[in-house]
Amino acid sequence: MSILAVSNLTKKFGGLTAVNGVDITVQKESITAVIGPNGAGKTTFFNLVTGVYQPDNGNVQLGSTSLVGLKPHEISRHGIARTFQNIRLFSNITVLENVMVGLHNHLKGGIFGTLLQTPSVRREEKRAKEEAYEWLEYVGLGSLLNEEAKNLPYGAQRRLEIARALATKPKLLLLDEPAAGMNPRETRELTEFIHRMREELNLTIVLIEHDMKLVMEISEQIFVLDHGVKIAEGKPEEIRNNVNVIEAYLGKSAVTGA
Ligand SMILES: Nc1ncnc2c1ncn2[C@@H]1O[C@H](COP(=O)(O)OP(=O)(O)OP(=O)(O)O)[C@@H](O)[C@H]1O
Repeated sequence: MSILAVSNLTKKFGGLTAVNGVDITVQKESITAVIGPNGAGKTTFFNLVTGVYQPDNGNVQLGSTSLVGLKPHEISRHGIARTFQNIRLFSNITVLENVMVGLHNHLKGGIFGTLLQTPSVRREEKRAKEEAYEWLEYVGLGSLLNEEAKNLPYGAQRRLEIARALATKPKLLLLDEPAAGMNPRETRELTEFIHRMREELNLTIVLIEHDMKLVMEISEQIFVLDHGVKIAEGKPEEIRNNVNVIEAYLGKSAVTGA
């Protein structure tokens, strides 16, 4: 069963068509990768799915809901969360507060309730704090909750971003280059962690990633973009052996991960 269906998705920036008539279907509780060279349109694709940009054409469907025209916070409420290629944390507040900020969008009291600190808002905040802590434990950062985010090592900052995303209880998690800047050990741990999240949280995960070893190991389905166009889709072994992908774009060593 599919959870995300993107059809004829198109986004232009002036004369450049960054995403060009792309069709992508993501199966529920699968791990899917979107790959492609620099500038292929991968992040723009995420930005279209999450409402950062509106498409010039096409549709993005989450289950039975069309997301076109919705704002990012509305899409977040529908169950999509993401992390960013360049980590986006609030560096001068604590690890716990970073997750709390992510949760605020989902609290019923809203900003006025928070300012007025009504009893129900205080209860909600307390619960949110507990939940934030639970998610930090889940990603292995429970002992660092009072650290300022900027003091965390790189791999931990990426985990914090994931905790913040998970705290919104998504059905679909989009990870933009989660292994970027990680050493081989951190990448291996990340691979295991992505599997764990899918199994334990019944999550659907879509990742953009340049680390082909990780992509080939983890993905059930891979979509390949080049100059905004989808040039291939299939299982890792199909992508590995796809002539278009090998010759026109990735190069043999890149697809084999050698
Ligand atoms: N806001 C924008 N305004 C103008 N051009 C943009 C904008 N965002 C992206 N682009 C352009 O769209 C194209 C696709 O960019 P995008 O960031 O989606 O590629 P990508 O596949 O994610 O690349 P990378 O692997 O380098 O992150 C690029 O040519 C980029 O310069």
